[in-house]
Amino acid sequence: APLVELNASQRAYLQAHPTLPLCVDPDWWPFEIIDKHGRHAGIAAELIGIIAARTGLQIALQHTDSWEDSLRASQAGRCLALSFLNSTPDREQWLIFTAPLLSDPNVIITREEHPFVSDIASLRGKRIALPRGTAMAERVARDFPNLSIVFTDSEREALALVAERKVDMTLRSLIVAAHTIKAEGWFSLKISGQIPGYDNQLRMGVLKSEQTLREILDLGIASLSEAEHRQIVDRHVPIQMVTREVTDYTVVAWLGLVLAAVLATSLLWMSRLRSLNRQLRNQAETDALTGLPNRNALNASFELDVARAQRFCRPLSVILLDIDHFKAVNDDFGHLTGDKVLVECGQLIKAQLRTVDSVCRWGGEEFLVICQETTPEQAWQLAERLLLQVRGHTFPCPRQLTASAGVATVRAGDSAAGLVQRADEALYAAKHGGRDQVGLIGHCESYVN
Ligand SMILES: Nc1nc2c(ncn2[C@@H]2O[C@H](COP(=O)(O)OP(=O)(O)OP(=O)(O)O)[C@@H](O)[C@H]2O)c(=O)[nH]1
Repeated sequence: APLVELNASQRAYLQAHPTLPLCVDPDWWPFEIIDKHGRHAGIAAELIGIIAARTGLQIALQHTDSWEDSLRASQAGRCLALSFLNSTPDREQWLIFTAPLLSDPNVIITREEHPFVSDIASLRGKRIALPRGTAMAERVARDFPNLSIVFTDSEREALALVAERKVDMTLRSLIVAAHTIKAEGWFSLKISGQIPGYDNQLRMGVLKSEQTLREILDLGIASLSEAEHRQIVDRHVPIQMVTREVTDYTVVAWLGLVLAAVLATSLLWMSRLRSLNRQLRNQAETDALTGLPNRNALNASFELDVARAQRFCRPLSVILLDIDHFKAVNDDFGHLTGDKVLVECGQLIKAQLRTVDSVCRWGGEEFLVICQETTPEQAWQLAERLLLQVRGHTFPCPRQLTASAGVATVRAGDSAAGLVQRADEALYAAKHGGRDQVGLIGHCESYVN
C-alpha cells in the first residue's frame, strides 16, 4: 500500500517525536493483549501496525498491568496515545479521538432456549448483566428502564451469569462475545438480537495537546481498506462473522425458515396420517383374500338400503351364495387351491352384476349379493345365472364345482340382519334340496305393483 502523504507540520511532528509512547489494554483478547514476549498483539495491534507503517510513526509500547493502569498513565502524560477505546464524555476531558478503527455491534447474548429478541424495549422485568461503569451500562439504564440491570465486575462475569441462569441476558461486543463463547465452551449461549445504534466505535485516544498526532493517525486510519479490516478480524475470531448479520431481518428470516420447516413437517405428517388412515380403513373393510368388500364395509350402507326400500316401497333382494362341498376342496387339494377357488368365485360373481349391485365376502365360502331395485323373481333369475356361471367355470381345481344360493327380498319390518337370515334359510333349503340350486323361503312378496 502507498505511504500516506504528510504535510510539512505533520512531518515536523514526526521528526520531533521519533517514537510514539502508546498505552494499551494488556488483557482484552481478541482486541488486544500484551503477549508473553511483551509484544502488543490482537486486532488493535495489527490495525495500528499498518497505520504506523504507512505514516512512518514509530510505536513505543508502554507496559502496564491493566486497562486502569493505562488510563492513569495516559492522564499522567506518560503515553501520548491510547490504542482502542470508545469516546465518552469522561475521557474527552483529557483526550481527543481519532476516527473509528473498527465498528463492532453490541449484541444481546442469551441462553440457547431464549427466543430471539426483536425489540428489547418490549421485554418486561428481564434481568440483564452488564459490567459496572461501562458506557453501555449507562446507556441501557437510560434507554431501557423496562430491564433490571445486574452490575458485574467484568464482562466475563456477566456472560457467566447468563450461562448459569442467574440473569436472562447480557450485552456484549460481537467480536469479544463470539471469541469468549468459543474459548469458554459456553455453547449454551447464543446471540439473540442486536440493539440498533449500540455499536462500539473503537478509536485511538490522543492527549488533547497532540492535535497533529491525531491528524497523522486519522490519515493512516483512512488508508485502511474494508478488506484489511475483515482479514484482520477474521484471523482473530474463529467463529464465522456471518453473525455480524444478526439484525432483526435475519431473525425474521430465521423464524420464517423455522416456521416453514415446522409447517412442512406438519403438512407431511398430516398427509401421511391421512394416507395411513385410508389404508387402515381399506384394510378394515376389504377382504384380504378376494379383494372384495367384507361384512364391515357393508354394514352401514346395507341398513340404509333396507330402510330406504321399505320407506319408498322399492324391491330390494339379496342372494347368499355358497360353494358346494368346499370343505372337500380344501381337504382334497389343499387350502391354497381352496383360496384360489374363492378368489375366482368372487370375480365370477362380480362380473355378472350391474354397477348398482354389490357383492361382499360374507364369511368363509359365502358371498352376499345385494341387488337394488330387484324383485324376488329377478333376484331368482340372477341367482340361477350365477350358479350357471359357477357350474360352467373351470376353477384352478381338478374338480368341477357347483354352488347353492338363497334368495330373500325385503318385507315390511325387516332389518338387514333379518333379511340375510331369511336368505340363509333359503340357502339351507337349497343345500337340503340337493345343492346346485336356488332356494327361496316363504312367498315372493314384493313392493312392486
Ligand atoms: N381355503 C379356504 N378355505 C376356507 C376359507 N374360509 C372358510 N374355508 C373353509 O370352507 C369350508 C366350509 O365348509 P362347510 O361349511 O362344511 O361347507 P361345505 O364343505 O362347503 O359344504 P356345503 O356348504 O354343505 O356344500 C371349511 O372347511 C372352511 O375351513 C378360506 O378363506 N380359504
